[in-house]
Amino acid sequence: MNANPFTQQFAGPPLASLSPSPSWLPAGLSQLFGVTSLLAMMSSGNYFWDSAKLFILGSIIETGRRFCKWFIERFRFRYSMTARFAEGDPAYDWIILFLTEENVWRRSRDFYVNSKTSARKFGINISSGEQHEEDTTDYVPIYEIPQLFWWKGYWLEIRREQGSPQLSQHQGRNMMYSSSVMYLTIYSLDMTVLKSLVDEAKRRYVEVSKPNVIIHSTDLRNGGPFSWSKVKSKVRRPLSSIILQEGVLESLVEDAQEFIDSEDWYVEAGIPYRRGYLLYGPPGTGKSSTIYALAGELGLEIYSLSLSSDYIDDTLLQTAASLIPKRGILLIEDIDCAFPSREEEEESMEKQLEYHNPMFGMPQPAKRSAVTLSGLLNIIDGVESEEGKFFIATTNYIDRLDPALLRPGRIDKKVQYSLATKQQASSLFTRFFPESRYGKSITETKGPTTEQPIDEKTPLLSESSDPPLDLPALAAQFAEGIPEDDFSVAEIQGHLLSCKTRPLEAAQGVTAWVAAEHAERAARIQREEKRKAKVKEVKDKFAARGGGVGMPAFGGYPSFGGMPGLPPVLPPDFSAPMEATVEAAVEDSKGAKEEELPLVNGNGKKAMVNGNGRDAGASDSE
Ligand SMILES: Nc1ncnc2c1ncn2[C@@H]1O[C@H](COP(=O)(O)OP(=O)(O)OP(=O)(O)O)[C@@H](O)[C@H]1O
Repeated sequence: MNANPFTQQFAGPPLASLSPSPSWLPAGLSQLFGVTSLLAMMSSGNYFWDSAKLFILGSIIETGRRFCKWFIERFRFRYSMTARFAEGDPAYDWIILFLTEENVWRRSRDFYVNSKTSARKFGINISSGEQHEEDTTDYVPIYEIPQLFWWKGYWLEIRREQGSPQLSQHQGRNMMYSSSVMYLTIYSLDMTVLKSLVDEAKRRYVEVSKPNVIIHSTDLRNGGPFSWSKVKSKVRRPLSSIILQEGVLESLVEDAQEFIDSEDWYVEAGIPYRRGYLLYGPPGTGKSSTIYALAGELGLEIYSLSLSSDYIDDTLLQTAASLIPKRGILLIEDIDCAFPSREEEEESMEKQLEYHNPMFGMPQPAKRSAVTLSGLLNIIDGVESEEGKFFIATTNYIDRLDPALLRPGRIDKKVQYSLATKQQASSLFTRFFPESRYGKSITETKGPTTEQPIDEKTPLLSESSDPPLDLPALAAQFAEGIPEDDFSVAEIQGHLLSCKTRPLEAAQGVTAWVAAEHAERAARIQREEKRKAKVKEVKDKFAARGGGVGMPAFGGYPSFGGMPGLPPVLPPDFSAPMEATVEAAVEDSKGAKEEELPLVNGNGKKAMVNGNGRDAGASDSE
């Protein structure tokens, strides 16, 4: 049968003859003996058998490895549970803080080193393993290496996975994103271990965060699904530092506290459990400061969105709202920037119709943001807003807001902020120069004496006076110099900051400061009027040259260059809004550059100026 010499050469002896297993051995062991004899046969130096030996050894090792893996997985599956914490979820921050405090990463050899910023990070101190407030650097362990640790009688394992970069499409743009996930494996089947660990992590987080207000925001410039990925902490501001007219702040805090305490009442009455506030008034009057102080007082976290960001649309807004936990504040600052009011929309449509060229399709309503009014109303009304959440919006221009947004149920409380009264000016002065520091201590700070060494913490006043300063009188003098309802608190604060250790100078210099501010405003108004006059002049010239914009000719087309009725030969930028075209022409015609507008108010923010030279609302601005 074995006629082939090659097979004869490599066939070797018959297997049966190589199996010396005694008949009294059990079948399994006989087989083992078979394997042994096979190995013995392989050691004969034959090339084929050497290869077979390696193959079999490899197979045995691989089988063993797979078996171990299977066994570990089975063990994990049967005797452990794994919780997943996704970046962007508040629980992710809790668990990171917990791990840092537990010193789980002490064996870590890889760190991100960040200079300390207000961005929320839980770094460790390399030298002692503890967190030091005064450190200027954060050492944040790179969590990718799995770590096993012991906690309250249980073995736990933690590992983080950085998701691979993925491509996502948002508003027609391709974006890359990646986010990380933390896996916590607990070697126990007792679910309460997981719960008590998460509760403990949250409790520690709240404790650590107490002196701060936590502000969540988002940065979707890199794409990916929405998450509140940016977390900052701001030092908590005491309510007493907010200077408003009497009772305003107290009533807001009382209302918010009552809301928090009356969940059952809302449920029983079948009223959606949410509360909406609108804070409105001129810039720099304390709207944002109030919100931060309120959040700090009630221990609430802020989730802040800017609707003017081009990446926020209705869908993202909905997701953002749904990711805010109970008792969170959804804060939308300058809500008027999101979209024009219905009147503005109509006005813009009318304007476009007036200047309309059919070549460019139907006119579209003015649009400032990808968020629509109905989208926003849905968020305020929707299911997402019924979990004890606050919705707080601020605006400088309440008149620009759609009445639908302001109706009770959506906005439950409107708080008006005004320019400073004399009373507020006086209180601000007293806050800057408290009696405790600047009153009686003035004589003490003239210089060290042998009997009374200077406490290092006592501020050294640059003004010395004999007799000591009468601070209440200075506060009254200061308030007297500030015209009622003319400056924002931020503007007054700007003046006080310029002489923050010199109360006398602050009070005596107030009249000069007010005069300088008024002169500055008058100059600004003049510049603005000049600019408007130039715009008008160019507009008129443009119309006189036969631009004919706004004068539809025969056939419905505006006339250009005396060719009525024919589809016009358009100037290259006709499709641009008329105002922009004219503004560009003015810029060209200006030659010498004028100062930039829009205007900037005392606190460095953009402001509009009305006839009195004050920051003003929509009706005052153009
Ligand atoms: N009523 C106030 N009490 C105490 N500080 C104030 C008050 N108003 C303004 N400030 C101070 O002025 C600065 C700006 O205030 P804030 O940002 O709260 O004003 P705002 O009304 O929110 O302004 P905007 O409308 O421009 O956002 C802050 O430094 C704040 O401390």
